[in-house]
Amino acid sequence: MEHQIPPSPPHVLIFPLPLQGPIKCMLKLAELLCISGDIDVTFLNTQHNHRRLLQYTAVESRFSAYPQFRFQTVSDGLPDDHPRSTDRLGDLLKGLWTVTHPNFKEMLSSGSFDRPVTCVIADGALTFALDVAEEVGIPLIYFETISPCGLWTYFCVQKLIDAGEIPFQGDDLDAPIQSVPGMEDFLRRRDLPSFCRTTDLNDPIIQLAMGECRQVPRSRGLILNTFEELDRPVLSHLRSLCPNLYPVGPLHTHLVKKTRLEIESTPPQRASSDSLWQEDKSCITWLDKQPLRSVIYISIGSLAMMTMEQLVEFWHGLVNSGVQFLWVRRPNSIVGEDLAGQIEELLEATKERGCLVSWAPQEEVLAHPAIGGFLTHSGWNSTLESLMEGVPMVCWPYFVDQHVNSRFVSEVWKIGIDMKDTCDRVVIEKMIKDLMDVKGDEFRQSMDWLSKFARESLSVGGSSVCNLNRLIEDIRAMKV
Ligand SMILES: O=c1ccn([C@@H]2O[C@H](COP(=O)(O)OP(=O)(O)O[C@H]3O[C@H](CO)[C@@H](O)[C@H](O)[C@H]3O)[C@@H](O)[C@H]2O)c(=O)[nH]1
Repeated sequence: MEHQIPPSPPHVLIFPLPLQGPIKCMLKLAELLCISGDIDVTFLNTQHNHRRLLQYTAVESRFSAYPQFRFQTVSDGLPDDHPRSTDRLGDLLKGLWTVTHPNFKEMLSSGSFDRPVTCVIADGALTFALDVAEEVGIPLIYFETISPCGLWTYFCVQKLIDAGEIPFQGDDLDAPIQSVPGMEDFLRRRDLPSFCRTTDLNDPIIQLAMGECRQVPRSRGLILNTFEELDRPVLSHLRSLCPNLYPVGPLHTHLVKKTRLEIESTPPQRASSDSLWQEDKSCITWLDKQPLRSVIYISIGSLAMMTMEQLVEFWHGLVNSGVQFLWVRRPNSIVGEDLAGQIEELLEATKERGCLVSWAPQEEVLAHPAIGGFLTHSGWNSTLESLMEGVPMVCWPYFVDQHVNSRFVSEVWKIGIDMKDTCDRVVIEKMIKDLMDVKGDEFRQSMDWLSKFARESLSVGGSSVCNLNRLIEDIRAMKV
């Protein structure tokens, strides 16, 4: 009698851009794929980030619940003590293209994974991943963890150049933009992705964004961290170029079924932490002592930086507003240390009013009843996390998609105030007071409405769940 060899399960290789936001989203997706039961998953992290994840999170024990899951690492080409800060992002990009790219190619073509890879899910910015996957004949799906509204403006960069709208002629940043379909009524020059402010169209970041837009439509599909009801018009524009979209978000809110072992061995937790920095939980104890909606949370995410002068303006604005604050001052996030003395004086004078940490458990913070507002850099993950917890925002975007996101927050979704291109203590004071005392309720109402749609999209039969199920089915069908 002939023995049938059981078919091997589909095996997805997940390859994030080695940055906090993308890693967090893709780990969540990895977990959801593992839960589907019959898909093997390998998560390809850079060695540097993997070491940090192991150091600061319980990711290893969390994923030990899934026997079909593996971590694998690859070099990012930089020495371990390199700061990998935003002002040195060029080094990271160079390392990715000159070292990670050939290593990835070697890994995929020589079969260095313990099971054959049947599908690659890579970050949209890793443009080389599609060429490699095509060469070795493995289907690839891209995942753009930036906002869909930001991504749509990336897709329109060539159109903006052809229409003469970029590089900007003259210095009026309030001039309206006409070459981004669907955004003609509210988009100004200052709301375009930060790289559009360049006068040199050969700038590596604008070239990277344009390269991304050439590659993404050639892939098998595009995963987005949003839900249909939030981004319907933008998604319909994106579908004209990438017909196979999977809007599966907001990813951080998807329920993960816990195994019994996990439930028994860990106290109930709101969110799984996938931080690349040590979370300082003392801020939660501090928040527990503050009145309802009395605190503004300030964080500029994992990449944005500010100068000492800007920090001083923020501090004065905050203190003058009289609002209690929880401020994340991430290591390596300040440019120029010459005003350090002034900061220490300010700190001393205001320590009764605020709590300062170097990295916070952000999802837990935003869910805390004492939080009444969020002064944010408008990274896409922070925006979704704030929206889902009903926390209105003052937006101070730093770069890439954040300039578009903050415009959508204020003009389209009406859930916050856009403070881009301003860093003046008087304006900061006014915006914080407006957010906390005047407009907060109105913004919270819009957010209630949007987060209700989000929860529906994540329930049985909801759009994000259906899109996730379709993604899982498509991955199963790619089995070789
Ligand atoms: O003290 C902190 C600060 C942040 N976070 C988390 O870090 C993530 C930060 O992500 P995001 O808000 O998207 O900001 P960036 O880290 O700046 O993200 C990059 O990647 C995003 C897409 O993934 C883009 O939208 C951004 O523009 C880009 O800068 C969020 O999940 C936060 O919850 C913490 O846990 N603790």
